Amino acid sequence: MVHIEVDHVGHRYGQGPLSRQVLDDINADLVEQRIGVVGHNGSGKSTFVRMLNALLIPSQGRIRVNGLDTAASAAKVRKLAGFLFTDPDTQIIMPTVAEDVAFGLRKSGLSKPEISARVDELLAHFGLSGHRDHPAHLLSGGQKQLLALASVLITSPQLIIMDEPTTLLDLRNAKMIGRVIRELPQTVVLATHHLYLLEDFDRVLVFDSGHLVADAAPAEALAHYRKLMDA
Ligand SMILES: Nc1ncnc2c1ncn2[C@@H]1O[C@H](COP(=O)(O)OP(=O)(O)OP(=O)(O)O)[C@@H](O)[C@H]1O
Repeated sequence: MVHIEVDHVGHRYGQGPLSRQVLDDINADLVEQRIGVVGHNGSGKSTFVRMLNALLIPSQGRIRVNGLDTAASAAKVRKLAGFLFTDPDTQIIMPTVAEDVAFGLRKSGLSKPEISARVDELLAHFGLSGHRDHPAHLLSGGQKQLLALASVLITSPQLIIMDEPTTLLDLRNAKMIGRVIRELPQTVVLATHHLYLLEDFDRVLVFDSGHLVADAAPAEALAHYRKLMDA
């Protein structure tokens, strides 16, 4: 189980007169397996989730993941927390599908056959075995997102943070990624505008203009969010 402590966290982008406070006094103690993050465009979701694996260090307050302060122990936090971006093209870095999945294990000390076996296992799990030696850029949008997820999972992170991973996908692929997310044994933090993905989550955080305005089970939190959007 992963424990995320969010303690009086705020964030300001930039300095001087053009700087902007985009998150303000966020507090949460997160131990659930599936945590959703919703909010209007620009409400601070991406800023918040990027802080959970130390991609971004809060300018106020602190975040601890399993007791590790993201500011003081960024490298250790990134080892235990994988991050899936909205656009898989920004995440796919190697020419072929298998090479891309293997990339995360290049410094693992595992032998080539061991890495290859692990890659094959993940590709089979995500239905990508037939594309093993194909150029990664030729995959469909949904397949690319699955590849990006496989490339994150290869290092067995305990926590997977996803920033709108279904936004660029059609409904079929978005639902498929939703199914895959549901089956992940890891702790998942998912920021999304696709609210149906969160219906069976354990907890949902609602952001509004940089404030955490609701923090509850999905039915209550999503009802709060829908009301905000109607106002
Ligand atoms: N690097 C940056 N420099 C300056 N301002 C930024 C930067 N990144 C984000 N912002 C601003 O911070 C605010 C929050 O942005 P953020 O991306 O966290 O929101 P979001 O809820 O994820 O939005 P969306 O749903 O549109 O992805 C926005 O006003 C945005 O313009």
